[in-house]
Amino acid sequence: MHLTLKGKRLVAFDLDGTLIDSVPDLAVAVQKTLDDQGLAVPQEADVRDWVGNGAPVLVERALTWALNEPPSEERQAESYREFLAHYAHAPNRLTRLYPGAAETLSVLKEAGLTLVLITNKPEDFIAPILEHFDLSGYFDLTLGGDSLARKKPDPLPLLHAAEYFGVPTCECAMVGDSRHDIGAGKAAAFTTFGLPYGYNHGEPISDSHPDVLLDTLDDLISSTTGSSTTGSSTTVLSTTGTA
Ligand SMILES: O=C(O)COP(=O)(O)O
Ligand SMILES: [Mg+2]
Repeated sequence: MHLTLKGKRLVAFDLDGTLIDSVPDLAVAVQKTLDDQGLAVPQEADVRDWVGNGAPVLVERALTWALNEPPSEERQAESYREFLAHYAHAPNRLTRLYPGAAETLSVLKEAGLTLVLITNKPEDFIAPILEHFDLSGYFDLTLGGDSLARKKPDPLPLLHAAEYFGVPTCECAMVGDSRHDIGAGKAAAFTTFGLPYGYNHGEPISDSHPDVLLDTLDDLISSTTGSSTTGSSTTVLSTTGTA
């Protein structure tokens, strides 16, 4: 069975681990936060497995790892403030755009799709990062982990986006690297596209059973070049309905 973006009018993208490899800068901010307190400092690989539920949970996981027990409320709050300051200082120093990200967004935008960014990252970081990578113009709406009352894997941000643009959820897709994206997508009745290279707490994204398992972002647009399948994975796009 072969699913595509055909018939879709709105595509929601995750950010961290999907469009950008942001863990190197997140790890530095986490490391500085713990180091400032004289605590053990984790490796970047540890941080990679802690990303996904938003920045407060990332800091809590790091503190729990370093302290061997959950942090007090005060320590958590203070550490979170420190983390935000460190990350705000350098959110783009080591972060890289994944191959094909800008091209894919450009092709989908050109095809007339509504593009939405739905990340669990705090909202304040979205604009500086998108501007840095010259991606701001592609998105009709951006939502962070603290933009609404609940974040992914809750379907709320996805349903909000669908309703905001008046698009039925069966005409919406969610593209992401983690079980939170796929879970939110399924709960919102979006078609889900899973990417294998990001951050998913060390689990393969196939365990989350996305509707479509992609190899890379390029797979989303490969059918526009004429070939409709790429080995085991699936390809996408015809928003014109003529594919
Ligand atoms: O900030 C996180 O925990 C993850 O962010 P994401 O939703 O863009 O992957
Ligand atoms: Mg992600």
